[in-house]
Amino acid sequence: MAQPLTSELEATDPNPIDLSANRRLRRLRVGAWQVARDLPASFRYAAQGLGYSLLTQRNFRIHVVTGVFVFGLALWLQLSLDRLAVLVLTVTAVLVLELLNTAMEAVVDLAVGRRYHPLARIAKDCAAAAVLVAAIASLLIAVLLLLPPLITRIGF
Ligand SMILES: Nc1ncnc2c1ncn2[C@@H]1O[C@H](COP(=O)(O)OP(=O)(O)OP(=O)(O)O)[C@@H](O)[C@H]1O
Repeated sequence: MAQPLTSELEATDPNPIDLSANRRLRRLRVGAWQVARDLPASFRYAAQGLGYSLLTQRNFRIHVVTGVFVFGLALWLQLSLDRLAVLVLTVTAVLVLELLNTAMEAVVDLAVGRRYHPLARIAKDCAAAAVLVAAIASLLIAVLLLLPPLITRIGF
């Protein structure tokens, strides 16, 4: 049996998928100043983002140092692999949110510049709050997982 044409499919489907949307979106990306041409270029840009955050964001550096310390302590306490995995996940979540917070700040500054705007304040405050919530949860999880074996190890 012959395959129905796209227009016939769209005519019968009450919620048709816009098959040309992907093509249109790709054309929009041509408007970017530069688009990563290959996988190594994508990694290079990601590394630039990491480097920028490490150099300019004090909070990001604090989270990295804290994460390394927590992971080192967990290894010293010989935590089980699943507990280590939970710690990696929570520390990484904070770092990822800090990176997104930095990206959000840059986009807001790009949009409004040095002008005050209540929506800019809401966007930045909420992005910062997301990092704070994740950091508190991460700290709580680290205490729950590390404190009992630490007490045992130092013999209290
Ligand atoms: N354009 C703006 N309009 C209104 N309020 C703003 C604007 N820019 C910054 N703010 C306010 O100032 C706060 C600090 O903004 P800033 O861009 O310095 O973030 P930051 O201190 O680098 O944040 P973080 O410590 O999370 O990286 C924001 O959370 C927001 O309340």
